[in-house]
Amino acid sequence: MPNTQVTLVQIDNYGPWTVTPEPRREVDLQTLQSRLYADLSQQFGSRGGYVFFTRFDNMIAVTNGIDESVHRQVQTSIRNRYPVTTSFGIGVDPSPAVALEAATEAIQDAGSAQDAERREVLSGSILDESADDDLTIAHFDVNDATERLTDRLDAFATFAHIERGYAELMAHFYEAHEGLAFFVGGDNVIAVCPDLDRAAFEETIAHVDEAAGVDLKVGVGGGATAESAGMAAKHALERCRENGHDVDIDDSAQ
Ligand SMILES: Nc1nc2c(ncn2[C@@H]2O[C@H](COP(=O)(O)OP(=O)(O)OP(=O)(O)O)[C@@H](O)[C@H]2O)c(=O)[nH]1
Repeated sequence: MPNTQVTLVQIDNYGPWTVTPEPRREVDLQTLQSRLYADLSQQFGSRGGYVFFTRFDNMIAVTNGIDESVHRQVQTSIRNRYPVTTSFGIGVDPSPAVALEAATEAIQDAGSAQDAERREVLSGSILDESADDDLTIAHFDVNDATERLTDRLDAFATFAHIERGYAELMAHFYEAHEGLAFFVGGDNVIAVCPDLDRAAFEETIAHVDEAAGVDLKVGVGGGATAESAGMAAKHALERCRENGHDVDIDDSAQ
């Protein structure tokens, strides 16, 4: 039975900071945001977590197996090295969408993202125990993106096509299946899933093809951490490539 632990990361009072005492150079903001993302990815990643950059000022992490003291250490490390601080809200639920709602409420209850007094919130609930079937991760990939898109269309047309597919996938997977899907680069989307059967993945792929004309395949894996479920999903995706299947569900996710 899936049980996803989601951490919402929010940069404290970031909006006002970007324009105080006057608007800061965009290039500096872009550098800060991408370095902060890389840093969080490394810190949570070294403990089996995945971080998705989403809007950069808000990031969403899958943190099964990572306890409160590690979250606090990460906050301290960021405070010591960056001109900004971060708040973390943590939620747990079989449905990733509901876990994220709980994580969001934990932060929102402590004050606004633009409240100068609200700093380094660490609030919400942590999974008591981990089990191998806690997490299901799906790794979606566009079929033959290199041959059909990258090597044929200009880079912007390819980007727009991939983004259209991603937008459809993200919205549909959330609304129809309570899963959270994130673009991770190239033609890849990684999704955190509730308990779904094969038909749900087939239906999702058919929907994105119909709505955006983007042809996907997906590998699905399970595990106690994002790292282990995500790696099983990557192997399942490789089997799709070998066998020509659209959906491969690893035994770890059954
Ligand atoms: N983040 C991430 N990006 C990947 C991964 N695998 C491939 N990519 C990216 O996706 C791009 C396309 O690679 P593939 O998906 O292997 O190529 P393809 O042409 O779509 O071929 P098939 O997937 O075999 O249909 C690469 O240039 C990378 O940018 C992955 O596991 N994670």
